[in-house]
Amino acid sequence: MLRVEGLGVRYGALVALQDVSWQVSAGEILGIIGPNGAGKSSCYDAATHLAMRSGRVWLEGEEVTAVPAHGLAARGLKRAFQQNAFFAGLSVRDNMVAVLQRDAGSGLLASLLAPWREAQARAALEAEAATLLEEFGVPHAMHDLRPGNIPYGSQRMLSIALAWGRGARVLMLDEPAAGLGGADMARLATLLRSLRDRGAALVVIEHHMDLIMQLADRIVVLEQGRMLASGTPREIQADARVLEAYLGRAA
Ligand SMILES: Nc1ncnc2c1ncn2[C@@H]1O[C@H](COP(=O)(O)OP(=O)(O)OP(=O)(O)O)[C@@H](O)[C@H]1O
Repeated sequence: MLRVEGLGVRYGALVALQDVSWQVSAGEILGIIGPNGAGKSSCYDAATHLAMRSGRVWLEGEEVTAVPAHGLAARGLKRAFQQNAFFAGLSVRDNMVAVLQRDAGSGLLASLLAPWREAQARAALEAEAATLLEEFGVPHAMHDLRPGNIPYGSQRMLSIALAWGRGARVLMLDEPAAGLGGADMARLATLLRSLRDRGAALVVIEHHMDLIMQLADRIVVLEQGRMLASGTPREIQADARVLEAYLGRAA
């Protein structure tokens, strides 16, 4: 589904990422782990073309190395950021409506130009937004509130719903469990599994080892910008280099 080969990122003289290759298939969760500064976010930026990088990228078998970030999103490579990014002045529902409107493209915009259709189109979008929000674990009672006024766990779910929009082929999440307590983390795990089971490919950067070991089908370990190991969670947990370089240090 998504394949990266030989990715490299430099910030001036600093080599943040060097010769990193991995792939993720439909219906699979790939975890990316590594100590602070290992290059995980740089790897995301490189894959989604938000950074100047070397290497090559394929999406659904087609080379997309030269496609800009917004073009990749239009092809279904979506990402949610470490920090929640909302339109703070809009309600939760209107944040979702804005994303659905963007994903609907020109067909819907054209229909909005016909005033007699506008109210109808708006009502349909609001209904779609409400259904999606519920599916992503943001209950109806929160839809009229501003994102900043809903609980943090729900904000994280909202940010995933907004990244997903009308659907993603590949969804990349940067530390989705950051700051979450146990119950919210369990809800997150259930949501991510359900997206995988719908056939999406997920790439998840995560510091919570328990969560990523449970959730991921395969894991890539980065250290100092390089790939230290890759394999199933079981293989990674048994890998002496990983234990020494990362898990051992974190324990
Ligand atoms: N915009 C930037 N300018 C200069 N250096 C950067 C920039 N972004 C990241 N770096 C450096 O690149 C290296 C890799 O950083 P990156 O954020 O990719 O690591 P990370 O594994 O995501 O870290 P963390 O777990 O702390 O988020 C680090 O040494 C970091 O200081």
